Amino acid sequence: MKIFTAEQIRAWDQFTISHEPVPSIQLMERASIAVAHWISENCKYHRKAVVFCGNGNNGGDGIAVARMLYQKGFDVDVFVNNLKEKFSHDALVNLKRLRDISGISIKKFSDIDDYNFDDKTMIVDALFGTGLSRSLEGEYKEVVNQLNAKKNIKISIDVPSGLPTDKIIENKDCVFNADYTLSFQSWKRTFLHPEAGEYTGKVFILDIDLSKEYAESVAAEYNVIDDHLIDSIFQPRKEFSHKGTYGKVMMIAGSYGKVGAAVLATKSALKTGAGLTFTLAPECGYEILQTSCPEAMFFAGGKEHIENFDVDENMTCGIGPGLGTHPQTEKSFLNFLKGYNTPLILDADALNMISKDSKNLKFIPEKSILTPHPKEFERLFGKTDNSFDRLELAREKAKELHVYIVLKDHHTQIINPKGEVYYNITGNAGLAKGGSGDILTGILTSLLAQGYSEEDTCILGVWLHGKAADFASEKYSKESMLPTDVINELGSVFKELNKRTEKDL
Ligand SMILES: NC(=O)C1=CN([C@@H]2O[C@H](COP(=O)(O)OP(=O)(O)OC[C@H]3O[C@@H](n4cnc5c(N)ncnc54)[C@H](OP(=O)(O)O)[C@@H]3O)[C@@H](O)[C@H]2O)[C@@H](O)CC1
Ligand SMILES: Nc1ncnc2c1ncn2[C@@H]1O[C@H](COP(=O)(O)OP(=O)(O)O)[C@@H](O)[C@H]1O
Ligand SMILES: [K+]
Repeated sequence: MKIFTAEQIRAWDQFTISHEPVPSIQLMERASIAVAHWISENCKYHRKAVVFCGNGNNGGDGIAVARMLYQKGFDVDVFVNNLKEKFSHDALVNLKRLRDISGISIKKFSDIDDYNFDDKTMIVDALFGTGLSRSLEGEYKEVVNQLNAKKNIKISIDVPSGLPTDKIIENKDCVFNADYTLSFQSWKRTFLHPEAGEYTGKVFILDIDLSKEYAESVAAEYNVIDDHLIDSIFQPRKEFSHKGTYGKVMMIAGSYGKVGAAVLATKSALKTGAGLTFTLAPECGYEILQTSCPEAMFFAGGKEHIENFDVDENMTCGIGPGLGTHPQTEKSFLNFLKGYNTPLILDADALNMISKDSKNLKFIPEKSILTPHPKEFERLFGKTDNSFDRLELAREKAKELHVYIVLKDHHTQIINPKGEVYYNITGNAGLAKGGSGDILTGILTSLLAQGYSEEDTCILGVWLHGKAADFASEKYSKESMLPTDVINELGSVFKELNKRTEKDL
């Protein structure tokens, strides 16, 4: 799914109005129906809605939603700043419709102090959406601060008011603190970055049937990985196949005390479907690996750390989990890197060893996949002020080095050598535990070995990792799920993917 800027969304809106064609007031009605439907389906306990409306089209949506919720049996009150203010044309039409309904009272922001926000009241925020042009000030800032202090459930229409959609939020900005954001048609970029995460709450994207033709024809540099993209990438296993069909993985991982990382990466590669899996690890990991992963073959690369990276080019290598940065490991790894020309998956200590000298970057084979977490990224490419700047730097570096960068985060970003970005929306905070990254390395190495392109490997791999984590958190909770549980849930994800490829009888 493409991510459009606020300006592109306005154009999309206009394109739909003129090409469908549909009157703009009808499009507002469609958007509001989607919101009112979501609220009435999901809010069973909260039977009273208090809707805060601005004077643009976001406010217009709010006013229409108020009418619809009232018609669905909710108690509804509407707050506006000042009825004498200039409203957008469609907001005004909806305001007039509202005035015909005697059961809804229209109040001013200044009435908040005397208003009874009981525990069955939900607050709906329709102050500003994609038309926000500056930070909130004056009475808007005041009302948002007052609402944020309330314990009631909070729902934002389209965008939490005060949150910009295309640029990073400034520290001092005042933003409505939503528990749920019901956003129209597509993700807004800021929702996917940690700086804005605390304002959106849970995001739901509501389909309001904006023009498909526009969405297909207009280019976007940022995308969200959705089921449609995954289904277009995933290849079910062929019945007439053999182990040679699914590639050879070489996990290069582990050192004394960190053999577990090699185990996790190796198991993940096996569970993702590689034909043959080998692990190059130090001898101290021999029994551990052969016992915990009997399906994998063991190569010794040293005693307590790897000091011999002697690997065939017909293997797909994933290097880094638990490797350590012993001087002998480093020397041998950098020598290997200089002589190796096939794409590699580089993670953890492999990246840390490369980052010791920026000259090492040029030895990375083109089309390799680098999987840094934010700290590893900083070591490799330098410090940035915020996650937007980090992503822009990653885009520059992916283009310059002709590599894929998997920038790990709550919403991991995949950057291809053209600088295009794919945000992942599977996964959860249950992954915020040592070992989760090792699993991702195993998954990616396995997919690349099986013949997926580098780009498809990154997209499918990161999505799979997150999806398996979502299944694991459902079973065990985010607190208790372990990376091992994530590996064990890979099977459930593949079952679901295979099911989706089956043709209905
Ligand atoms: N696209 C779609 O698919 C559909 C979109 N729809 C809806 O339209 C929404 C976008 O509507 P919109 O363009 O009218 O902008 P909106 O956010 O209401 O605000 C604009 C007003 O606020 C003002 N203003 C801005 N910042 C301010 C500030 N800090 N403090 C004070 N004022 C400020 C600004 O004034 P100005 O910047 O001109 O000074 C202007 O008057 C979108 O989010 C969605 O809900 C659906 O109805 C149909 C399908
Ligand atoms: N809060 C979170 N939400 C979603 N995914 C997360 C979260 N925290 C961590 N992850 C994911 O878990 C993995 C952690 O990787 P990394 O930090 O390298 O772990 P380790 O090196 O300990 O194995 C990444 O894929 C990251 O995207
Ligand atoms: K809003």
